Amino acid sequence: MSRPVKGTAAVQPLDLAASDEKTTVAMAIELSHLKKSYALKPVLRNIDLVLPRGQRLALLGANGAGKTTLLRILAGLSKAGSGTVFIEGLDSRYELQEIRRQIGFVAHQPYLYEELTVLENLLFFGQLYAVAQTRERAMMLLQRVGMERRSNERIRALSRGQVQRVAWARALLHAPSLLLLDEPDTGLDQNGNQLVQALLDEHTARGGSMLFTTHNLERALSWSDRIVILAGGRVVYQHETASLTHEELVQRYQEVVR
Ligand SMILES: Nc1ncnc2c1ncn2[C@@H]1O[C@H](COP(=O)(O)OP(=O)(O)OP(=O)(O)O)[C@@H](O)[C@H]1O
Repeated sequence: MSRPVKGTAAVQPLDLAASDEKTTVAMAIELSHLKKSYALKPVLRNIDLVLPRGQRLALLGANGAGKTTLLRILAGLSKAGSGTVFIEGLDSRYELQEIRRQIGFVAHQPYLYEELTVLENLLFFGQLYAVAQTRERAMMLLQRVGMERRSNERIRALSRGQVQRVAWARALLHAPSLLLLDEPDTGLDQNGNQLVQALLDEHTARGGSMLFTTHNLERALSWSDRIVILAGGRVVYQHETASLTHEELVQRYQEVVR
């Protein structure tokens, strides 16, 4: 199969001769006409969405709006029904393996093996992503998330919050450029929340991008550059965070989410 021409997510050289043409911004995510149904029931209906590199996007919406479905498609864990998905300029139809190397996913499910120890899990994922000096990097990240003393314990012996911390270490192991976070603010204690905040600050300081879901409107405002609301599987609202007050967001949310 011939490799298709990449979408506009690819970095375009600046062509001064064609300066009146639209300049293409490098995109971490570029979705076009994305649709997804489960057993004929439409869950995502014609989603168009872009996330420029280095930016943070908060995805809001009521229970069942389609947020997790969208994240799973972006992470390459579920297939789009139709439409196109480009991650870092890579086409999900043809370059899924490369896309997975770009993404760190923290979800409700930890994607860890219960019967393996904390360290064994990280070494396994490190091998999968061909991470250099995996053991050193794994131990460094376990220390970062406060789990280095539990490195030889099996996942099934850990509390939910501890598992979540290991899931963060797993998601960051291969230094992904794009973080996809499904309700990252649930299940963590006060220290855990501060840790997540610090990890996200470090990620964005390195130029990384992120898309996260939350039901907490204040968290959406404080963590994002742009806010998108999904309802009935459609993007019904989007706005730059900097020019949005909490009151305005609450009002818009109530208007578009029923
Ligand atoms: N594997 C599946 N099979 C069938 N239907 C599914 C499946 N996964 C999700 N759905 C349906 O798709 C719709 C969207 O679900 P999704 O989990 O994406 O919503 P969400 O916005 O993440 O909700 P929440 O805020 O509750 O996490 C729901 O109606 C759900 O029942």
